[in-house]
Amino acid sequence: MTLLAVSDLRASLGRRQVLRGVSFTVEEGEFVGLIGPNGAGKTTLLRAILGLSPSQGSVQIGGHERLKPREQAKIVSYLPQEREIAWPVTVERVVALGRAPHLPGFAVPGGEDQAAIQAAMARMEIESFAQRPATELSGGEQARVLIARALAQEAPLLLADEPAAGLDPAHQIALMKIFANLARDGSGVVACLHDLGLAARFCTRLIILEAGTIVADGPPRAVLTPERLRDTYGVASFLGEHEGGLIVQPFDLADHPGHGG
Ligand SMILES: Nc1ncnc2c1ncn2[C@@H]1O[C@H](COP(=O)(O)OP(=O)(O)OP(=O)(O)O)[C@@H](O)[C@H]1O
Repeated sequence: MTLLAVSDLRASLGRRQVLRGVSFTVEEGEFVGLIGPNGAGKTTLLRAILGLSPSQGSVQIGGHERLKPREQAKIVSYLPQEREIAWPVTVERVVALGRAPHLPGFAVPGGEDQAAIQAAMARMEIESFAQRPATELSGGEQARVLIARALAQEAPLLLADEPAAGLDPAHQIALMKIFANLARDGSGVVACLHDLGLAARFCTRLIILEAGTIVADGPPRAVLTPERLRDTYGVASFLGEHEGGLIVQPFDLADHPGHGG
């Protein structure tokens, strides 16, 4: 089933045209890495899809063109780029906010909600600080709390803006595996990523956005070529294999002109 269909999406911020006719779909089972240089429009694209940023064109989420916020939040969860938690409430209460779309009015979370909250905290390995004030955690720990909140929402589509930023390597890998497993279980995941190594190993598909336009869309091995990485980022790159997985390491093109495609 198509979870997301974006067609000819255009957006301007100030006088700058940031999205120039972006079209793609996301099916159940896909883990899409949205990559591209700083300022390419990745955050704007996620925000425009969610209706948080003005845009023209068409967006269908779960087959619906325009949904009320609560209904939209049952289908799509969003992990924004900003990770700082400003409220001095416990970690568990922050994660519980992910259940809000499922709770009518002022209803208190029921058994199903509690199960989702506990499962999300277990997945992000934050149970040991469930009762600590979220403001007293490190940046990476706060990031894991906010990812747990998004997971607790149990929406079939997850849009995550640089979810691995601020996480140590073990937690980055664990996070990518969680997203890959969500997709394997039938969800759709779209994540803005700057780490090409993680994108290559875990995503089922990569989309490169460059100056508001999609310049490549396909399986990681088709998209991550030395030529493409040179043109997109101006870097040389080493592409290798390890245990059947793709390894990508960018280099300064001036130092390694032979690896520039
Ligand atoms: N409020 C704003 N007003 C004007 N221009 C903006 C505004 N917000 C972002 N932009 C511009 O829009 C462009 C796209 O920004 P966006 O944050 O979507 O890029 P990005 O691909 O997510 O970048 P990064 O990888 O650095 O997070 C940039 O050139 C940015 O300077």
